[in-house]
Amino acid sequence: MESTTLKQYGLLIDHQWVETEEAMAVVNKSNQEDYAKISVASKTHVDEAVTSAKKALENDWGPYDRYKVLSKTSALLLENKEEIAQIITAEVGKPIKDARVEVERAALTLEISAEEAKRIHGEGVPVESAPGSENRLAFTIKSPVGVVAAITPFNVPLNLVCHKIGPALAAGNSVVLKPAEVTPICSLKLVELLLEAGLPHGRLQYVTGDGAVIGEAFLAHPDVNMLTFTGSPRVGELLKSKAGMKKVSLELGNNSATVVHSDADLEKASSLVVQKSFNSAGQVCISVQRVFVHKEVEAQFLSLVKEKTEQLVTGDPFDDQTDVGPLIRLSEAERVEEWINEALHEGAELVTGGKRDGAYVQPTILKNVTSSMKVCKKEVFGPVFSIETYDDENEVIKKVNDSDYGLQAGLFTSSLSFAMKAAKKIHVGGVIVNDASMYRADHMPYGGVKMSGSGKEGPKYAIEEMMEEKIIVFNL
Ligand SMILES: NC(=O)c1ccc[n+]([C@@H]2O[C@H](COP(=O)([O-])OP(=O)(O)OC[C@H]3O[C@@H](n4cnc5c(N)ncnc54)[C@H](O)[C@@H]3O)[C@@H](O)[C@H]2O)c1
Ligand SMILES: O=C[C@H](O)CS(=O)(=O)O
Repeated sequence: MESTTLKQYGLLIDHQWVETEEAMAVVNKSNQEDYAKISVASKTHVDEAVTSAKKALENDWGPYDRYKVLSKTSALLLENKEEIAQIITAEVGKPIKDARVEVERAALTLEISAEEAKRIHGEGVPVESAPGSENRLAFTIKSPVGVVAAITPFNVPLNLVCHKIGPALAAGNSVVLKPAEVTPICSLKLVELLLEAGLPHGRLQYVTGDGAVIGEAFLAHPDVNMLTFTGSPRVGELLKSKAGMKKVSLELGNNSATVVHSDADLEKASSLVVQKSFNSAGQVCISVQRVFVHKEVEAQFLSLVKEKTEQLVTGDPFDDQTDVGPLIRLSEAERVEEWINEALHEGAELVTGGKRDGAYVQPTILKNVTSSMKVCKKEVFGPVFSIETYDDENEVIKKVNDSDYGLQAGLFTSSLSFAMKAAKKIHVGGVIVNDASMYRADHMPYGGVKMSGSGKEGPKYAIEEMMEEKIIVFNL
């Protein structure tokens, strides 16, 4: 489509949509054609947005009113599910059946946030139990941190925005949101629905454009009280290094491990590993990447995962039958292909897949890998998982922990003692027993350790991080 005929979306600054002269194209990943344009925010735009966000805090907005706006927006998301799912599929390349699920999850995340808005409270503190404090009364109160700057990734462009906006607004903050420039339109639709639901003036600002420019402006502005970032470890580490005294929450990458023990239900394990390695073409932070299989069941497990993988449908993400769509960029698909070939050159063996067609990469399984190969050591963020075998429980725990990351891990076993031993010793933010690493209920605490980040999301937990607690002591 001619760029002159493409619709250009604006920035939301001080409750006004502002179109900039400079624009960025948004590409439909299913056909690599431009399908929309977004405005490009300058530092001045960001400064204006932060000023408006801070001014909005002067107007009271109570918990029940926050509940009503978030709950109404959740309902509006579901009313517009198909339109928004189609947008997600266009801008991410995510199969339509998975995009529909994302809209449902996003609505649930906002509903959970709405409910949590009604449950924010401090606590009584028994200072009187301290000698000399017999006549004192103490309790805490919680207040919003103020202006929350939120930066989000391309792969789950609606629900992960809801995981930031929902808790931030539920806690009484104002938000300046910068979505991924390659998948911004679905979150713009969310912003429109929040305004329709009655979001007060200035409580949400929406800026699009170059991540580095906007990120720099966020960190430089004294009135940004917190930065919440979800994205690559590279950018997360950069932002944290420049954040100074600002609160920072980081949800970063992973090379998720899943263990299949000798006593595992192999039919269940093979189905879930295949489903949760190739969902979204592997572009999920907790997708299965490193599979450790006990040597006694390797042959059977390999046969099962090969068969199930070769049944997957790779193709047009708008087709209801498609399981695996394109990667976000041609360059990413080329990188994944390069890593596969590098592993094969270094001695890995191909079980299935391995080929690329444009931005599409076949679901790929490698075996006889070593932990030093990129497909094991780094975050592939593509439709590839590798299989290593192990002999005993302590060995596999050590292998799982041999990683710079620590977001989530999966473990298939029928042994309660091994499950608990591994759950305690594996150094990650979450261990999923009898499922693969890629499991998340949107109300559970979610976040990693090491290079996977710091801080927890899930509305109840994100709200805690987006508030400040103050103790008040009365000397009666
Ligand atoms: N832990 C989680 O919850 C979680 C969830 C989704 C994705 N991720 C991770 O995100 C990554 C994939 O997403 P991505 O490719 O969008 O990540 P990315 O880091 O390239 O981009 C994420 C966001 O940061 C912005 N950005 C880029 N450079 C920046 C800079 N210098 N300063 C400020 N902002 C900047 C981008 O515009 C985008 O909005 C993977 O590593 C994945 O594991 C983690
Ligand atoms: O990509 C990582 C996401 O956090 C996984 S989920 O979509 O939130 O389950």
